[in-house]
Amino acid sequence: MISIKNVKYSYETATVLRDVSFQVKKGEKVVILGVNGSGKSTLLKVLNGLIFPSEGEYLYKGERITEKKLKDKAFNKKFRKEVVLLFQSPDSMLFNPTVYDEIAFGLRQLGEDKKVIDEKVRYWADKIGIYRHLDKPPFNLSGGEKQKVCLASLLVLEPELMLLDEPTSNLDPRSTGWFIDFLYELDKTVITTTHNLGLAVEMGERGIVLSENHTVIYDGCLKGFLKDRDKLIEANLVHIHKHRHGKVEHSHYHTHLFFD
Ligand SMILES: Nc1ncnc2c1ncn2[C@@H]1O[C@H](COP(=O)(O)OP(=O)(O)OP(=O)(O)O)[C@@H](O)[C@H]1O
Repeated sequence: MISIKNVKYSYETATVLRDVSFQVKKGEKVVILGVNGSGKSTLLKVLNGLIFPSEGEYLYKGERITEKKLKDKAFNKKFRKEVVLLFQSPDSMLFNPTVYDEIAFGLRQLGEDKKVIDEKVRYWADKIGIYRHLDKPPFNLSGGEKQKVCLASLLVLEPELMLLDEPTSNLDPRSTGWFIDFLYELDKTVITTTHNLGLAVEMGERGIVLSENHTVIYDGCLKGFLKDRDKLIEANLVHIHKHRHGKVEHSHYHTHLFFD
């Protein structure tokens, strides 16, 4: 479904993706891991066709995604319906007067029939557990509720590829558990970013790990990565902790198994 070949991306001041290559098959659930600033969000923006590689290429279903290609109205409409991105911060996605309008927005843009829109909005609001908020302004909701509204506004499009940027960062433990179960049952291709090793294994079997140098240093079974001390150190996803046992002080590596 996706093929990324030798992709480089640079902002004005720095290169944040270097020689990134991988493929994703339809139906796979892939987790992109890396410390803050390693380039995870940038990679998702490339996959969503919001920014374009300065070198290398990105193919979606065999089509090269370029600025020019996305200017083709028919292709743009198909691509925007099939490939959706959940932003890290829900506030940057919410701008409609009510939750209902927020969820309906994408379908209205696509020119769907009013009755179909109403059925789909109510179905997804119910499934995601935000039905009671439909008439409220999104900015009055909590961070986790906002995140769920964003999720519903993407799911209503019935996309094929979901790109989720730190989807649990605003969720409490109960909602995080709900999200993990939801993701497990979701019959779609999903690429999720996180720097949380504990949650990563719950969100997919395959991990692609970005180093601080913005290159892919691991692509494979996530459980295998978590057992690979050298790779964990290279990715900076472990830290050295000092301990005192009586009068003896020693230090060793710990993984960052913090929960959001
Ligand atoms: N619009 C921008 N202009 C310039 N630099 C940017 C821009 N967006 C991101 N960067 C820089 O690119 C690097 C990678 O950012 P990115 O957001 O992709 O990392 P990340 O791995 O998602 O980080 P985090 O875990 O903190 O979300 C960072 O150093 C960041 O400061």
